[in-house]
Amino acid sequence: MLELRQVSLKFGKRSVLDNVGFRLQPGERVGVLGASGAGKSSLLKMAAGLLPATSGAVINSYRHPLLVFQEPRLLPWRRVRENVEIPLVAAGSRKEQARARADHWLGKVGLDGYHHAWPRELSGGMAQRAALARAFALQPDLLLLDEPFSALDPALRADLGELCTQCLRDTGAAMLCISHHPQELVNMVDRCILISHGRLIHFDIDGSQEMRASVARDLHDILLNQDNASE
Ligand SMILES: Nc1ncnc2c1ncn2[C@@H]1O[C@H](COP(=O)(O)OP(=O)(O)OP(=O)(O)O)[C@@H](O)[C@H]1O
Repeated sequence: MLELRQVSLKFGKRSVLDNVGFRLQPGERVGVLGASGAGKSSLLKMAAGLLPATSGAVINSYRHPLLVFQEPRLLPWRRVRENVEIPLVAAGSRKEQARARADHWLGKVGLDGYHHAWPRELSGGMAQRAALARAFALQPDLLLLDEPFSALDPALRADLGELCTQCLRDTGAAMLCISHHPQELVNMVDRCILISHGRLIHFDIDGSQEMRASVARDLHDILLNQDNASE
């Protein structure tokens, strides 16, 4: 479990998080929203153990947290399969085991037939699929996604969101995902948190389509007003 207890985060005089509490249970999927500069990436970095809180406690019992970024960050000089294999070998897997796991995950994300392709030969959506295969092959118990599909068009974002949710269900990993797109995010998660003026506002989602649509509308309106107010 990940737990933030009375956590505050400051950069100099700038207060980003103000005495917030939060829990992420095993297998839970939580969306993170907020205006630009609200503190979303900072929250993810704290969850990854990359950023200490200024005060309060961050208790993290996940053993394999993994960050996935907006850009796929594939090695351009390595073929797609090697991009998935190399981190596995680096993490201690034997070569044959790494190859088998890479092939399994490339198949899962719909990249059968692209094992020998170079990253430059993939579309943006395919490259992000390869990045997901690389991430899931590493067997994270906590996946931290920082706007992973933002560079893609809406249809691809929805496709990849669905694929990612399916992989999370299959593996049982928990997820914290930042997005600027409430509609797609609510379809991927069990609940959302909105960071606003240093506080966390919690939005539960009971799973029904109506509830998801209504939470997405509320979040969309709040974010729009916050963006307008900061202009
Ligand atoms: N290392 C740092 N040093 C100083 N200030 C920082 C640092 N990291 C983040 N900040 C500041 O903290 C605030 C929150 O940043 P953060 O990147 O977490 O926001 P965000 O919600 O992810 O924004 P965006 O949606 O624009 O990516 C911003 O005002 C940012 O300038």
